[in-house]
Amino acid sequence: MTERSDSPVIALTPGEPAGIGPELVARLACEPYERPVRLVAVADPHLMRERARSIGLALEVIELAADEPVPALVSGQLAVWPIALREPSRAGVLNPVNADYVLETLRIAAHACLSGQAAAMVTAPIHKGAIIEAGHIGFTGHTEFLRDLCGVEEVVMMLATRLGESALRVALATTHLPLKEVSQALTPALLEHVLMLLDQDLRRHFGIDQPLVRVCGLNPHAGEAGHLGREEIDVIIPVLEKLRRKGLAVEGPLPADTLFTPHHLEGADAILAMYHDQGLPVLKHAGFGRAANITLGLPLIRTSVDHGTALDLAGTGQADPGSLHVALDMALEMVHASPAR
Ligand SMILES: NC(=O)C1=CN([C@@H]2O[C@H](COP(=O)(O)OP(=O)(O)OC[C@H]3O[C@@H](n4cnc5c(N)ncnc54)[C@H](O)[C@@H]3O)[C@@H](O)[C@H]2O)C=CC1
Ligand SMILES: NCC(=O)COP(=O)(O)O
Repeated sequence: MTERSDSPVIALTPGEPAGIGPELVARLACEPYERPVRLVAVADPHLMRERARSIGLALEVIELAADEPVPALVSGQLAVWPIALREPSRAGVLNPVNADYVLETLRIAAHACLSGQAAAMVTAPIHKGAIIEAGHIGFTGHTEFLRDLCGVEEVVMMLATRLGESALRVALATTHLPLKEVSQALTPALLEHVLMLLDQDLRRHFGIDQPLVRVCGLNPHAGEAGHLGREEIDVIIPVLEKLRRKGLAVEGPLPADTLFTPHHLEGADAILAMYHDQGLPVLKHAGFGRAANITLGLPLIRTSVDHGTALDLAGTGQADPGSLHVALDMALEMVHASPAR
């Protein structure tokens, strides 16, 4: 890890304590990383030491006071803003009692970004089910949690990976909701908002001057002229026409089954999928373990891994840290591309 006292501070949240997040964060701190950065994990220091030890890492955890500057450290050291687990955690065994700990780490990291103490936050996976079982009914993920914490109306989930020489970016019009609710959720207002945010943040955080976004239809063959569904005619086409009049480069709706072929991807800065499992299987097929999840529309920079808590691998040392590296790379690129606040 290359750290300099003037390098950006990145707040890391290890996520679900029973999952692979804590050990991946420990590995990140111990593996060589060339870009200048100062990492600080928002976590239980005992958990971080114990998970590092369990996978054979000699990690030195340095506990910081809340107002103490994040120091420049070397490989094998990790600065931590300490938060206590509610109960000790065993790798692979969920305990909903620790859900409030998980949410507290997210709040602290987000507030550090909002106050300028950190330049960005990078999140390891949380377990949505455990958080809901703890009583946070309706909890659907970091994306919506950070939307509410930051008081913004809408955010956009986008995952990105490398595809040969170019980037494959897949954004979602809807995120974590049952499939049968997707059609109703896809209102003209939502779609317009999502496309405006996507356009805005591709410019703001990725330095793309005139982003070209290709938009999937919802139905097979993009509705087959209304014979296989009307959402294209009633919602998607009118919104795209309106946005083109405003100067946005948006194309579609295109049949989703062929939109992800090389010919159709060429030249597109992002693809907008209508729902989670229309876009993400393609992205993960192309780059699982080498992709990052980015929340657009927030007043802070947040990236995350492309995978979940992998309870089956927790504590084994076999989880692939690749996506966490990509999420960190992506956060730093966004910090450098973004206008100073
Ligand atoms: N950013 C986040 O907070 C995310 C959280 N989740 C949550 O994770 C929980 C479990 O979700 P699942 O659908 O089971 O997905 P999962 O990604 O945890 O596991 C799916 C499969 O991929 C493997 N896998 C996952 N990460 C891996 C890694 N780094 N290296 C090697 N293999 C890996 C697992 O062993 C498993 O076989 C759910 O509660 C879900 O909501 C899922 C995706 C993202
Ligand atoms: N499939 C992506 C995912 O579940 C991540 O959600 P979030 O916790 O980043 O909102």
